[in-house]
Amino acid sequence: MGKPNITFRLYAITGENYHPGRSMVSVMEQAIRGGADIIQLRAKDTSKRELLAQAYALRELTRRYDVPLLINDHIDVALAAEADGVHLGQEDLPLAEARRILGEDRIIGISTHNIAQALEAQAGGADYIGVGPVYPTGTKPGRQAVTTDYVREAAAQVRIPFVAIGGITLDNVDAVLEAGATRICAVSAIVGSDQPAETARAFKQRIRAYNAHGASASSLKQVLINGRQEWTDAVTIAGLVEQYGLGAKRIVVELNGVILAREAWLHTSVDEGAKLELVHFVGGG
Ligand SMILES: Cc1ncc(COP(=O)(O)OP(=O)(O)O)c(N)n1
Ligand SMILES: Cc1nc(C(=O)O)sc1CCOP(=O)(O)O
Ligand SMILES: [Mg+2]
Repeated sequence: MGKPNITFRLYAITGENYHPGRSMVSVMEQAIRGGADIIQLRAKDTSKRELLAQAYALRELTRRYDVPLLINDHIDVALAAEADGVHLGQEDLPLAEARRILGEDRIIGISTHNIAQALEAQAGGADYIGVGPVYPTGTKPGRQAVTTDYVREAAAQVRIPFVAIGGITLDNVDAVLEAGATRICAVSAIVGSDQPAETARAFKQRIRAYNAHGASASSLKQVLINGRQEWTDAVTIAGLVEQYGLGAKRIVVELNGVILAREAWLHTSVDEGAKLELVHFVGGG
């Protein structure tokens, strides 16, 4: 099977209380369409039966969009629903036990609230860690904020992917990115938004702007890649293929409906609104 790709940037977590009258699947679909590239099912007051039903529904959705699905807290539900992994906190099942049950092919994320916990999770083989709560948040009331100081520490010392979480909104995300986060996670700001896709898109744009090392937001272009809206600062098709880690792979690039010869990638610009299909051939032959 092999571990799913976890090169995520925007992590959206479910929070049904934040969108009364709208279905979880439709809200999460909008988040994905806006650019959320990993999803977590988190429902603290739901029966296990109901959680499993939700996991099946999100499993179908995330497979359709080729986005990893993680289950908060419940390893058994993750296994039953064939999710890509779990997220565990400091009071959940320990990482070593979880790894023994889940094996190497599933993702395990661990919440951390200080650098000692972060380094312990890293040494224990976590695939990523959560760093938070950066700001006070109604989603986890009563938890003391770790502030952007801990984000700065994590950026300096942690060598596995870390995602900043907790009270992050479009109004404060720049400070979190400035502190060194390259991945952002949100519940209320995305699923509580009237327009989850637009909000996710705006988060993704800010993340990409900071990740592009010196690229200003104005150098970003919005393009459609395999049916998904993405932001890129790539100048050429060759650069864009590299950005997606596909440079060495056997792929075909279709640009605005026309197949582009590999020799032309270096000389073809990526323009705002470009429609791309990146088709990756798997297997030998
Ligand atoms: C990405 C991410 N980070 C942190 C958490 C919090 O996990 P935990 O501390 O176990 O708290 P609960 O979510 O279980 O209330 C998370 N779920 N996801
Ligand atoms: C679930 C969770 N875990 C946190 C941690 O720091 O471990 S903060 C948090 C809540 C995130 O929700 P919102 O984006 O609505 O603040
Ligand atoms: Mg937990």
